[in-house]
Amino acid sequence: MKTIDALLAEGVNGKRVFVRADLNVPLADGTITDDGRIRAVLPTVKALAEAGAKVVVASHLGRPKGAPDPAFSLLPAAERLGELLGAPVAFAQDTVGPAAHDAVDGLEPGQVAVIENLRFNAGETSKDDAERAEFAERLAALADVYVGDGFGAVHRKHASVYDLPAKLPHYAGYLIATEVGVLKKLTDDVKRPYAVVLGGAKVSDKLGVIDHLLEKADRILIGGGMAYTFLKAQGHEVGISLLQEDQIPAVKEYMERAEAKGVEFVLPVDVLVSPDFPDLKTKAPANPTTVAADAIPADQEGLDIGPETRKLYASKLADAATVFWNGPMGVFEHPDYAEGTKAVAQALLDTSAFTVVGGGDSAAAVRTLGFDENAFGHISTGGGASLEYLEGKTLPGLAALEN
Ligand SMILES: Nc1ncnc2c1ncn2[C@@H]1O[C@H](COP(=O)(O)OP(=O)(O)O)[C@@H](O)[C@H]1O
Ligand SMILES: O=C(OP(=O)(O)O)[C@H](O)COP(=O)(O)O
Repeated sequence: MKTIDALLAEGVNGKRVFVRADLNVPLADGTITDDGRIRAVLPTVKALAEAGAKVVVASHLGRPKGAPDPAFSLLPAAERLGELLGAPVAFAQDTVGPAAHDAVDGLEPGQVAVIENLRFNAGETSKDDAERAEFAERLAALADVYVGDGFGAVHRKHASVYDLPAKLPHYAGYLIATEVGVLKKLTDDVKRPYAVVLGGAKVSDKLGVIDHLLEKADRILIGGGMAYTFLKAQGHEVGISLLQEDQIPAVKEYMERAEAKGVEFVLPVDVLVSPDFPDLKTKAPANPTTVAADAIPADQEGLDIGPETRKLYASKLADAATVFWNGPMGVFEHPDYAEGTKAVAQALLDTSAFTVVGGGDSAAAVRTLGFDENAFGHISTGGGASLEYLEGKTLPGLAALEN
């Protein structure tokens, strides 16, 4: 994989360089609540700008449905990028249309433009190779060189991640190089006991990784929205909690295999429930109830792990030598459901283990809940991406940079 250092050595002065970043930052009411993913791509953007490139930054944000949707505009991220760079950043209100071309044509060497959310175009995420290729062709018209630095999205076979690099000279940015360097340590020679904590809300995306973890990890702790599919598979009712019904047979099989292999599966013993999802805007008190994990009322939803589970999980992490954690333990964005995530973060800090926290929201949680990000071994900008990397899967966005 050629890195940006090779590109800088070749010279980029006056060249249009397309940087595929992951600026998929958490927003509340249009305001960025954690800018970690923007800061993570700064070294690449700065180095290119300082070398005189015309830098075109592109990213997705959220999951719009292949058409423009103001709720998912990248404008707030572009503005924050400008603040962090200390220089104005042009923003194009479309992705491959006249506004994008005007913005790029207007760049002087050393200047930066951000184009609108890539997922406003159906071609970006299409499963149809020709449709993706066509969109990639239109993106290619905006640049002379491609730099892949959106680590959080390298597991997606999307036009800007997979198809575009094949059309331009391509290089890996600093973030991708760093992420791969650290995660490699967890695939080569992992120190044991190796504990993995999984939570979050992208349950269908992430359940599959357990298949692989059963071969690797000594202990798997399940929390967040993922826990309820496990509890249901154990025969408990989960009320209106997040549930991946079609995965129940697979989850049962995981639990059986874990037992046979001596891998410890740790599930919540108590949870915080409420009939209502909390108001993340007003943060009005949610008044949750603590119930045993096998006694979730039919009309209620599990929104965090409970106090006994917090203690249990801390004890299961205390003697670990390696911990990988992806996915918050609850709806940490609301203070009434943040204690589970806080307890796991604290448990990681209390061990002498090598700790890796992965995922946009997990990383944001650690920072917004007041933990020092430098106290963890590594904070990865990718959740799904780091999990799939650890699985040993070929990641489309990395393969494209290697070819
Ligand atoms: N029990 C739960 N029910 C619903 N959502 C949850 C629950 N626990 C955690 N979440 C949500 O999961 C989201 C993060 O999930 P995910 O995107 O999978 O993590 P990451 O970005 O770290 O990979 C957070 O917004 C959080 O509110
Ligand atoms: O937030 C992301 O992934 P993550 O939640 O697994 O860290 C990435 O930006 C990828 O987004 P996607 O899962 O909508 O493709």
